[in-house]
Amino acid sequence: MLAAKHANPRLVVVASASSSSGRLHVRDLATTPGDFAPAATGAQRHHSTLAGPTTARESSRRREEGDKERKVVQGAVGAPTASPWLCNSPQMTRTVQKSLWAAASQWDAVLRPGKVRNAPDDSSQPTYGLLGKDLAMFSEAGFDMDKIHLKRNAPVAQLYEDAIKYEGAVIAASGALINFSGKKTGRSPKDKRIVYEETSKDDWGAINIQMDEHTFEINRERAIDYLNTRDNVYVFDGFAGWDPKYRIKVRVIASRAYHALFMHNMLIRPTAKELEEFGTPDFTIYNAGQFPANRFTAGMTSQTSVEVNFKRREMVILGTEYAGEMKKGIFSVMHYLQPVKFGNLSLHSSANQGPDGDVSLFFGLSGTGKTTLSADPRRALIGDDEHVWSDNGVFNIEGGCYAKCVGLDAEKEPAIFNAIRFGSILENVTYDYATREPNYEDTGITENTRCAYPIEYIDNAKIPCMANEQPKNVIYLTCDAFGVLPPVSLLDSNQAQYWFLSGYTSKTPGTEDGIAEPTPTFSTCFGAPFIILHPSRYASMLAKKMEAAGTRCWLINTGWVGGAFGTGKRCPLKYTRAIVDAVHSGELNNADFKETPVFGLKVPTKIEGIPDDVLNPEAAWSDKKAYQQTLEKLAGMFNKAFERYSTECSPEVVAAGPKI
Ligand SMILES: Nc1ncnc2c1ncn2[C@@H]1O[C@H](COP(=O)(O)OP(=O)(O)OP(=O)(O)O)[C@@H](O)[C@H]1O
Ligand SMILES: O=C([O-])CC(=O)C(=O)O
Ligand SMILES: [Ca+2]
Ligand SMILES: [Mn+2]
Repeated sequence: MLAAKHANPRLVVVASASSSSGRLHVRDLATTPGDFAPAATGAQRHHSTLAGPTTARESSRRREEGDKERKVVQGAVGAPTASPWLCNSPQMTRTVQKSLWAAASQWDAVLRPGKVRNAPDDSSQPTYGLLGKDLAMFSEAGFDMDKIHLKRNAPVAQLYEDAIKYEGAVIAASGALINFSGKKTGRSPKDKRIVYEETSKDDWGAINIQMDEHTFEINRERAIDYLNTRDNVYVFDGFAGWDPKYRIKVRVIASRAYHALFMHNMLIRPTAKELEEFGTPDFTIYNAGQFPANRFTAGMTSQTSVEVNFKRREMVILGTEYAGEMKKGIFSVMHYLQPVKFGNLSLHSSANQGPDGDVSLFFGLSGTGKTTLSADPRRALIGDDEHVWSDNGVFNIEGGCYAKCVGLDAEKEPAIFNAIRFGSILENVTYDYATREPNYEDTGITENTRCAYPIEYIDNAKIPCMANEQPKNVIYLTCDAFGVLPPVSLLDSNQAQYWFLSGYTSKTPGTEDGIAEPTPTFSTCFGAPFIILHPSRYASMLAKKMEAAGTRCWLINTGWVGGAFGTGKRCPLKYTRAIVDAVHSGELNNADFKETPVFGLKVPTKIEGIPDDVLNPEAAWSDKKAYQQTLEKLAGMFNKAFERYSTECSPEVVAAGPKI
């Protein structure tokens, strides 16, 4: 048996080495747990403004919490089901984390006396990984280099350690890190703004929410002031875009280790040499998401603000810790830079490549199946969410994937399931306290549970993530909650433009704030929240590229069949996969097609393995009248949504819409 004494002798941890269970018992010798209390987990943190100087009231609150939590821990070890709710909650995460952290640091002290400093507010950690000239850049930006500890491109293990110590993260059985984003568990498109200034105004896309330069400066300063209150500030320098000709250098500066690890996974990781030669970034994200925006600042409508400034080449995040804002922020930057600076087309799509080199793009709004359907054992994965179509072919913008985890099943989605291991971050996923197995069925925190992992965790990823081939097939994924669109149809060139500009789908719950059930939406270019230019600029580029390459365009409905949401069911994944297989095998090239009424879609009359009543939605509806009414209702919605584009495109494209 080993007994260790903390430098601050209020806690003694007795680790019973002989016990096969390896249990740790925490024996309390005094009352104050404040010394080792990590920052609150997201769920708790949003109640307090910032984890700054500890007030007397705060200490007493922590003391009370600590007392409560210690009791839970003592009762819970070995008997973890005392409260099933607590076992799966972020609160429990924090409780368990606290006790384990305390225990683990005691172990360190025993094994390496005098070498390890235990307290989470340890101020001895060095600023490292930065060269002299980089340090000057930080001082110039307003960082207090005498106070904060910048950790640049810290190793994954250290980001784990810090997330565990300071943020209440835990390690899942598979080795992935489980962390929580607090109050916001999806993106906040209504709080995302683009600064209107001389560089952006010429290309202004009519779809962006504006912010003025002065307000940006105020928020930027607020973010940096907040970061200056932190002991640790994490920096990650990496690339966006796999094609060296078109990539940009991105710097992320964040207060949470979890955010640095997320971007470590989602950007393209530089080699040691590339890092040394990194120099001035092309774009910088200041992520102070733990701290709110001031609602009295001009134009702020909430405490959340995500803002992009093309002139300064900067993005500032306040009041949301949802990590997806950073990845989609860089995507917005690429939606501006790629067309304007390089003449390339940026795409909200996944991409994969068959054994014969043929490339497929899968466009689709959030939740329509880009990640799921691009993970295909027979095809190499180029990327799951953000791509660029250039003259050379297709390249991925990202170095990782951000997969939805709701209902994740090892058998149905093995590639994604197996990518969830050491280095991956599970976001807002609850877990079994006793086994540390993630619970993918639990949507208690959000439906939008996610995992971010480096792309090389997918066995058949194509690295570098690019293909020097023009796409042979483009697949539009739509999730039709009305259940009237066929599961697959072939689009001609005019229809391809019409459906791209319309961007019809249903928003699935969770990915955006405030969406509770599938909600029909027209999200132009299958990604309205991310585009910067006028939608018709992307649409006409796409049409030209598809025509030049002879690309075929398919519409696949991954949404409801046999009735609308509520009566029908989501098209079984195995059927959608069989349809995608039929596109790739060439089976559909030789199929017979029948044109549907109203939408004029060409639907294959037969596909191997797909029941006829799935292929033909009308056959699946028992109430034919209701089917017809629903079809016409949707057609009416299309016509209304397309009005704004009718002057922007040719009469042929307008005529490719539904006829009622
Ligand atoms: N027929 C189907 N086809 C595709 N996905 C389906 C189908 N039925 C159910 N699903 C589920 O729908 C979800 C699709 O999510 P996915 O992560 O693939 O979306 P995405 O397009 O990548 O979205 P995002 O841009 O938000 O990452 C998954 O949870 C998947 O299991
Ligand atoms: O951005 C996110 O949060 C997830 C995603 O890929 C999308 O919504 O398209
Ligand atoms: Ca995805
Ligand atoms: Mn996406």
